[in-house]
Amino acid sequence: LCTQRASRRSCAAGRGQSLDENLGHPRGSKQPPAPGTRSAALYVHWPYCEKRCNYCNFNKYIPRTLDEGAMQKCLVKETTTLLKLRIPSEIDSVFFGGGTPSLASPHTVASVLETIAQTTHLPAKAEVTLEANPTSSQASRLTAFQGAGINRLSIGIQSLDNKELQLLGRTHSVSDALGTLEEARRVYPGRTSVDLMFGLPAQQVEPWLRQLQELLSLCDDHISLYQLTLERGTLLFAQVQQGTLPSPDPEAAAEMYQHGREILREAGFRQYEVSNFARNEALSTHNWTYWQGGQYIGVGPGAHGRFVPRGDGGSLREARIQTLEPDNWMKEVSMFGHGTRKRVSLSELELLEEVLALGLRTDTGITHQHWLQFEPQLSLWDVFGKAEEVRELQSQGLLLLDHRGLRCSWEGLAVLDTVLLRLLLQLQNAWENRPPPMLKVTESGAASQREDSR
Ligand SMILES: C[S@@+](CC[C@H](N)C(=O)[O-])C[C@H]1O[C@@H](n2cnc3c(N)ncnc32)[C@H](O)[C@@H]1O
Ligand SMILES: C[S@@+](CC[C@H](N)C(=O)[O-])C[C@H]1O[C@@H](n2cnc3c(N)ncnc32)[C@H](O)[C@@H]1O
Ligand code: SF4
Repeated sequence: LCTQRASRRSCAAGRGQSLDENLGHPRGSKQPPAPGTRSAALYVHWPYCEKRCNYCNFNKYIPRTLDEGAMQKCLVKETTTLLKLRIPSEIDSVFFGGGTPSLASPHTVASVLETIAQTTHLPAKAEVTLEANPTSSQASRLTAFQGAGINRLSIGIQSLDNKELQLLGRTHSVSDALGTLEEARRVYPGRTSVDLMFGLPAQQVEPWLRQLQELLSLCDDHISLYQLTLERGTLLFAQVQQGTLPSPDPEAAAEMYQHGREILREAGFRQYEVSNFARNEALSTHNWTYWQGGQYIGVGPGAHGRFVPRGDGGSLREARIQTLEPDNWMKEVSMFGHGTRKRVSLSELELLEEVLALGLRTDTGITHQHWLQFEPQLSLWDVFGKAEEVRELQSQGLLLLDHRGLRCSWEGLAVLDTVLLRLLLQLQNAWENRPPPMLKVTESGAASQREDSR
């Protein structure tokens, strides 16, 4: 599971291709949907970009030609197929990610949202996010996306330094970024998020902190801070390998993260997850569902999903990945109605490991009530209450286990990976030594061990 430094970005869902990779990825003071209810989140992947950024290994393609009509039809078709498999009572959030979904036409976005609304219930209050890359001519498009049903915008600003934007291979300038942010705040007030990267080669702490301060004076109520991960196969990785660029300094990155989160805290932002900060309760519900181990459906090339497919009559949660390459995915969707490439049923322990690894990324951690929805017979006290490791982490001020549940302290969140490694071992240990499960006789007379909280 999660082996990266805590400050690294938490959206691993779309980057890697392994089902084992840690998913990481919440709005409103209202409690987000509890897993085990029949609602779900839905992610839609738009796989195309204008240009490849020098650091990015997400599932994205630079098309020579693009038949958007065919892509739209396939997105609609797969949405229908997968929704019929899961039949959630409602979809409480939708996230259009990528790639660069702001390159899609508002009509495509609208048709997917209409399909969801026709197949199941899409409440008017549902969070519907679109990721947007800054451009110089965004104004009318942002309004058109709102007309299509988008009510939250996440802008990939990445840096407020033109030299750094160049190093990253971004197509936008600082003035494009600021113009897009200003326009987005006009169209999506209180619901505009910005991504800022740190830990770049040769980046210095003080100038980056000044960028963050500048962004703070201009931004809305949500900021994501992502530490650069040097990904094999990217231009930046090669440049660092060849010595044409210096290796990012991990100490400087740790300092940026630590000072950055302090600055944000002083400005009234709640760090609700390792990389995510919100004020005025503008947490993203969609990402919160990921971190709470909720069910979500993934539509589009390379999209990930985690849900119990009721159509199969089973009760196990499946991890699913759709075919990565867009043309192949489209062929499969045309033939079979969906492009699911891989389905793996999660064992009970694997699901608990995910609940632990993802839940601890958040400031509220894992409450007792939440844990019991997944594992009624082995409480957090049973697993961690007597563990020497946990006592040690508590005495170091990194972890808390109390009447509320299990969570990292402010200091612990910054070193989550070290904490997590030890807790995962403890969970595995407790699982192997658990008492035999009590069987429950269902109405039909069959013995089962759990309700569908998975
Ligand atoms: C890096 S996060 C950025 C979130 C943003 N900071 C916000 O607050 O909304 C979003 C990215 O994660 C990836 N992603 C999220 N959920 C996914 C899923 N279910 N399947 C595949 N990729 C996913 C996509 O590449 C998407 O562009
Ligand atoms: C996959 S992108 C999709 C949205 C949009 N195309 C953009 O670039 O903002 C989502 C976020 O992941 C970040 N990201 C991609 N590769 C990364 C890396 N190697 N290290 C850190 N963040 C990365 C992007 O910078 C962006 O903020
Ligand atoms: S625009 Fe976003 S998804 Fe596309 S290559 Fe750049 S970082 Fe990756």
